[in-house]
Amino acid sequence: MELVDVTKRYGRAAALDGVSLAVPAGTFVAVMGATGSGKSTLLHCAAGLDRPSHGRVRLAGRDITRMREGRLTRLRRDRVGFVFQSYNLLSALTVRQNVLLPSRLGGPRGDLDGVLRSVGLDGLASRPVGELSGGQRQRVAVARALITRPAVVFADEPTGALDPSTGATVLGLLRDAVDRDGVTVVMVTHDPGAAGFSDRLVLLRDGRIVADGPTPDPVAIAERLRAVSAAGLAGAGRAA
Ligand SMILES: Nc1ncnc2c1ncn2[C@@H]1O[C@H](COP(=O)(O)OP(=O)(O)OP(=O)(O)O)[C@@H](O)[C@H]1O
Repeated sequence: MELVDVTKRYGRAAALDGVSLAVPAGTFVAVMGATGSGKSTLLHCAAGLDRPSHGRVRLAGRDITRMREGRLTRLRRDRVGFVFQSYNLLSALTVRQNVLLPSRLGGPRGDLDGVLRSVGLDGLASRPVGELSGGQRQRVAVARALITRPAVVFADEPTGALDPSTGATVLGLLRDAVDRDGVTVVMVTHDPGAAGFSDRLVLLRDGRIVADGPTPDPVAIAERLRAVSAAGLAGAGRAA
């Protein structure tokens, strides 16, 4: 996954401002920053859900900058997984039906039993998702993201709705996918504990990358976040 000098403007304001970020395969990256710093915009541009105003994007080995919508949709379906805070599952359907959704839509057929076992959901395949706990639902979402053996998984606050211990289990599943299968994970989070599962920490402020390096422990992550936000506020004060 690679962004090269990506700018995304909404009207005159730049939500992303000249961001370059190359993520080698098999890396787990956490993207953090204050609210409005551009995290979701970065994720959407990197995943081909949104088009940059300027710059280039590579995803799963392909330049998607000017790729037509149909090809981009197929590339996302076949090579990319998504995990969102709100699960984005169909609650009337069973676990099996939800996990097999990408292949029902024409994507590659994966190993259902294997993926359900790997996320600890074996035995629950026939249960409607609406009857499951939040943690179980997020495991279903992770299974759905992983069943196609994607190159990249994008996760937007995947543990935002979970208690810390359930969240740690879900993050462990993403970590396993990176370590075992060489999946690349790009995760947006506000939680230093969640970011602690990553290899690399990218901090955004006002649409720019202000720090990028190996992920420290959660206490140091929280300190860096505070420093970045404080510098942003000081900058805003000077400008005013
Ligand atoms: N569709 C849009 N139209 C106009 N402005 C937008 C749109 N999406 C985002 N923005 C603006 O771009 C900036 C970055 O937003 P973005 O959602 O990427 O931030 P974020 O870091 O993900 O914030 P949060 O942590 O609150 O989710 C914000 O100033 C936001 O108001």
